[in-house]
Amino acid sequence: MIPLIELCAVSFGYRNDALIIDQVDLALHEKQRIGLIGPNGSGKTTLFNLIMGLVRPRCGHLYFRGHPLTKEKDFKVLRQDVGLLFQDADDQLFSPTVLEDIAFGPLNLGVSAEEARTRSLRVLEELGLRHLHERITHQLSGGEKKLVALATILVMEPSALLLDEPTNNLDPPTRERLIDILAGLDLATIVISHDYDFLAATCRDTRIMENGKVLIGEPSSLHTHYHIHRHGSLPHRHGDT
Ligand SMILES: Nc1ncnc2c1ncn2[C@@H]1O[C@H](COP(=O)(O)OP(=O)(O)OP(=O)(O)O)[C@@H](O)[C@H]1O
Repeated sequence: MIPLIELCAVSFGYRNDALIIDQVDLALHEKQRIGLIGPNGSGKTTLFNLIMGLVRPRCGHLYFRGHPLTKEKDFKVLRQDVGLLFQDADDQLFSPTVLEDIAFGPLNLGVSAEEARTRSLRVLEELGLRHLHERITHQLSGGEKKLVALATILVMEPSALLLDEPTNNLDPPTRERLIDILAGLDLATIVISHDYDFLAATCRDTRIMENGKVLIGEPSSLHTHYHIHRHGSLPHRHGDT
């Protein structure tokens, strides 16, 4: 089956700097959910930026539904169908109210104001956020912003999601709600997270990003935790020193 998104031997480095992404192969199939974990600065967000066409590879090839992604117009097609949840929700939200923020995407596609409102309220309802629809966006809490940012993506009915640190700013009950929300979505998804337990709860495939490479993870033995021993905040296996 042709993957939804495919990277073949993709390499990237900023300007003349060393490679951050080094000959990476990665395929995301319909309905597949991949978790991506790795140290700070290992290139996880950069990988999303490459997929979205926000930066271009030094070499290698990207494909969307089997079509090569080379020109801006190719990435425009991808961006209409792939939703990127930014690490910082403030980068995603710019309208005065929550409802306006969510309706912005559909309105931009030419949907009528009434239909955009109906769709936006439906997504808010599905995410349990209906009560926020008249709120001033920039006054929301960090966790509320994160879920509203997710709503701005889901209202576009994408085929795939790229979620960059979706549990940042979420308290435990909201994090649990996000796990339930993702379980209810049948979408191809790549989730970047340092929260291994979240990845284990939401993704069957886990990959580790390290030294510019994307390696296959071993979800059963790999995990993170803090303040216990010196590998605590990095993915590791017990048996490591
Ligand atoms: N615009 C830029 N110009 C130069 N270097 C950059 C730029 N953006 C990111 N970098 C560098 O690229 C490397 C990879 O950054 P990236 O944000 O992809 O890492 P990450 O794995 O997502 O990190 P984190 O877990 O901290 O979010 C880092 O060393 C970062 O400083």
